Amino acid sequence: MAKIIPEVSRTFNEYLLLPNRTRIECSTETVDLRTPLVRHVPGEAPAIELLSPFTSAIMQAVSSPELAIALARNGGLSFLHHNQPIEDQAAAVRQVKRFKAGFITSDTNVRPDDTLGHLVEVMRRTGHSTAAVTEDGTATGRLLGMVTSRDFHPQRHALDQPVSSRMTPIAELPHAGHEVSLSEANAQLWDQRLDCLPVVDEKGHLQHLVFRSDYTDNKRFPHQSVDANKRLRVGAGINTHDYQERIPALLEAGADLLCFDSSDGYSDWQRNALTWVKKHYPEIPVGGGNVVDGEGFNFLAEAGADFVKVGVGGGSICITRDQKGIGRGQASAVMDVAAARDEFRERTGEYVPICSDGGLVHDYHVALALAMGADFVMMGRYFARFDQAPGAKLPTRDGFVKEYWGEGSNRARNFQRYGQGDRLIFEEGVDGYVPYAGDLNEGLALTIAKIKATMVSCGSMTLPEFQATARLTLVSEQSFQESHANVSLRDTAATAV
Ligand SMILES: NC(=O)C1=CN([C@@H]2O[C@H](COP(=O)(O)OP(=O)(O)OC[C@H]3O[C@@H](n4cnc5c(N)ncnc54)[C@H](O)[C@@H]3O)[C@@H](O)[C@H]2O)C=CC1
Ligand SMILES: O=c1[nH]c(=O)c2[nH+]cn([C@@H]3O[C@H](COP(=O)(O)O)[C@@H](O)[C@H]3O)c2[nH]1
Ligand SMILES: [K+]
Repeated sequence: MAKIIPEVSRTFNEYLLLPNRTRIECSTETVDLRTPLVRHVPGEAPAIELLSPFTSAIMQAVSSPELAIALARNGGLSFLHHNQPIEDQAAAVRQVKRFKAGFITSDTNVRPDDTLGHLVEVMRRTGHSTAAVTEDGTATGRLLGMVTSRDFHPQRHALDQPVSSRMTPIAELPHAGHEVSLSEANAQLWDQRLDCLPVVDEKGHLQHLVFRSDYTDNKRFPHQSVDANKRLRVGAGINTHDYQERIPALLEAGADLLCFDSSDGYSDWQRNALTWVKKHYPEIPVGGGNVVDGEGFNFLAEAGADFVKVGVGGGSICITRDQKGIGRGQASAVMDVAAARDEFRERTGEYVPICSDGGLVHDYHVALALAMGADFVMMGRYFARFDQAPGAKLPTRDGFVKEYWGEGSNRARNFQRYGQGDRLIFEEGVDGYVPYAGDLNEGLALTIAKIKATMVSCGSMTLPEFQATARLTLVSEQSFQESHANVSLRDTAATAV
């Protein structure tokens, strides 16, 4: 007969934190959210740590280069998704590694022989009014000039004229070489009263644009995740199918670390792949997962995983539990795996961080996951809501939504993984919408403020202290009701009258 685990499988909603004594010196200004990302010897500095314990899900609707840049600037890290051709994923890695604050990759580009009508269309699509004119019409082609919406008027100038007739040609255009620093670029912008300064390489190919307004931007981000060369850090998702071809290209592009992405990491496929990575690239950290218990954790930690991801079936787009009956309440899974991690540390002298992946619905769920032992969290739905996520933003009667779909859905087109032709026999994820939440920088700052406030109530200034001293209580159905507002809200009441 099958073995039945005596403990009930529990989720985050079933728990609350009890306040601990808060000392005067423990405040939201002094709370430190630093956390290890990879395997290390306790007491020694891990090769990579995060200043904010957030990673974005390895999903097409979530981890694009734009989102990775924004998240790394806020102290977290993205794992760029791998459900794209190897060269596209490598290009995405390069885009993040080449990011320089204030140096923008031009997204509004035309060729000199394109018509003004085409330019109007490109500007409408990108929403930008400054366009680079390059030989091949790409963001890195040889720069021939610049054209802005001030250079022509759709009613005054025939729209079938070529762009070259209205552009400022390169010979008359102030521009800078690629070695220019941000402060030098800004000095030039102000001295010459420019709005935009193009930066070109030694062959005259466009590299970046610098705009005046971006100068102060960098000062907003004191906790960026950067490597030894001050470039933003970025991770890359990999799978157990094409890793031998994919990994070399990702590392060549500059990926800082890798993570196997699977609904079920407790498999010989993943153990063999981890062994291969550790043999060929021993210096590159690589995570494994997903697992939901100590047995799965030990299997991956012993195979060489540098961190282990926890969570099966709890994600907001997940239907794995409905479809296959596989999974575990996320709170129970995290606590079980955290206990195994601590036992592994006692046994081997090595600390293998764990990540709580999926099912975090409220900001306080992040605090709960951390209190329960997660070193960091991974979120999909949360990040998919922001401007920087790749899903389209669509208007509805009740405000804007963003598209969000699971990697196990038909839309994700992961067919090669299952040998199922061009359609899945059954889906393990849904394709839907999430409420739009604006700019990541503002949204994440709010979440961080709440988590710090929770930690202050629990009297903890660091995450290890929080994990060691947090006290959790299970909530009954009745006390869960009590946790929410029990009056008619002013807004709703007013409209009801
Ligand atoms: N965390 C979660 O609860 C869930 C996550 N997902 C997401 O959906 C996506 C797909 O996940 P999976 O279906 O687990 O993909 P997967 O690629 O890990 O596994 C797909 C199938 O391929 C098999 N397989 C793996 N490596 C192989 C190889 N080298 N040769 C032949 N067969 C091999 C596996 O045993 C499995 O049957 C991922 O992005 C995952 O994160 C999907 C469902 C649940
Ligand atoms: O059952 C599933 N079907 C899917 O199609 C799917 N796609 C992603 N994932 C997993 O969900 C995590 C993100 O969860 P959240 O949106 O709740 O943050 C992710 O990080 C994944 O672990 C899936 N699970
Ligand atoms: K398995």
